[in-house]
Amino acid sequence: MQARLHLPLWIHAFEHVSAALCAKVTAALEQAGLQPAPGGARPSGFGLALLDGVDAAVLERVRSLAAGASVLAIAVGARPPATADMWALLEAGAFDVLNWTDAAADAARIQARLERRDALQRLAGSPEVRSTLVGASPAWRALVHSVVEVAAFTESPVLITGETGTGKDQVAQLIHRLGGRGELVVLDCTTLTPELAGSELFGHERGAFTGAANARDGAFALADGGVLFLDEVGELPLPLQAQLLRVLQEHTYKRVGSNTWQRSRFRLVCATNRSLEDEVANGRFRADLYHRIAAWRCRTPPLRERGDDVLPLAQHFLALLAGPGAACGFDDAVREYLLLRDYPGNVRELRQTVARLWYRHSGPGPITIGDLAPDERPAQGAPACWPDIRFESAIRAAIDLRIGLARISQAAADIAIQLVLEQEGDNNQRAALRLGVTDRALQIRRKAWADAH
Ligand SMILES: Nc1ncnc2c1ncn2[C@@H]1O[C@H](COP(=O)(O)OP(=O)(O)OP(=O)(O)O)[C@@H](O)[C@H]1O
Repeated sequence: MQARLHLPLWIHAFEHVSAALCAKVTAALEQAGLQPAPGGARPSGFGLALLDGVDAAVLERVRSLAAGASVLAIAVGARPPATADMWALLEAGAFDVLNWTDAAADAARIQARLERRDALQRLAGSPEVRSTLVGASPAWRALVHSVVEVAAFTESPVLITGETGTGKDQVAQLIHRLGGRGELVVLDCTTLTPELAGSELFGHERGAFTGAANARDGAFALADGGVLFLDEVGELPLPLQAQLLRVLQEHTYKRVGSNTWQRSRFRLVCATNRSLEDEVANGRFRADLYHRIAAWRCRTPPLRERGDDVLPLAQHFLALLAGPGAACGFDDAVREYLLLRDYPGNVRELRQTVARLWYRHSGPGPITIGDLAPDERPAQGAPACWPDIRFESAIRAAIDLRIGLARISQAAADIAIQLVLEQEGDNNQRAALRLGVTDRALQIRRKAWADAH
């Protein structure tokens, strides 16, 4: 078979995997056109983890391999791993788990998985995607991956959920562009009343009602061959939900004032900041419609869950304002301000904050705190907002590394003690006072810490 895949592919064989078996797998992969090499200490690219049995050490190693690479776990033992072990491998970062049974077929399966993964990653990393959905935090990367997958590789309806200003509209537009099909027709469901909706959705014939001087196409006709984006779908009145369901099931509809069935094929993308599951439970949203529109779900995380993205997003918005080639940034104090403040309006609020800074700014050089409007400056002497977005971000990083609560609490306390002791010149009494603990309690804690290290 001709080589189709030019991936930096490595193989990591765990202890219990014999050299003979490893050679057999390698030969079969080469036969299929892949060119595997042994994995280095910190592998990147794509890798196969050959394993026979799953235990804590194997999971730990898979976790470290998957930190910098896309890892496919290949179970080469006589018996496939238990289901729980397969889930654990996914949890540890493997993107799939396959059993090695018959060389020729297995090599083809591995190749197909790697090709799909490679195509996905290329698209997710393409300039078009990166400039539309800016951000590199783990939560954001997971979303982008999911969006790219559904847009480029499926025709599935998509439901985008998330708080206001988190980028749902942005995601819908990207799904349309990556899908490469027809028009994007956007309907804001908050503006659809039962009286207006018939004409908006289905269109009407001339003279269908008073004022219908001309025939008009509705959203279903306009979206034929393209994408229909129903924004704020959670606001759709119940009678309209019933009508929409019928069109989704039959792909046919009638214009108002017409007896002729029209056909329309479109991809449906919906967005809402409501919990549609709660709406269904409360009888405000039809369960059958929910299951139709939510075949694939994406959640745009709020900015507080992606603190690492605040500065890259701010820089992105600034570059859009400053224009191509303009070198403009934020000085340290402004960066700190941007990181510490709250964003109830999420990315939209961050964008507006950057715009206000930019409009007040003049001349060359970075944006400085004087560019902040007086009513936006943090009140001096006022207690800082804590825990802030940076604290949350640090804790999230620990959680992502699967560090437990005890270690997180312990580390936070240890770091606080070290910092205060440094500031108080190692004076135990003064440090204890500042930390709100007794002198004795701090001494005991320091002794325990010294014994442990
Ligand atoms: N990841 C992102 N990268 C770049 N711009 C973003 C991103 N997320 C949001 N934005 C920008 O933030 C603003 C709000 O985004 P958008 O309108 O997509 O949010 P939304 O979730 O649809 O909000 P709403 O629910 O209020 O309609 C837009 O100006 C958009 O360009």
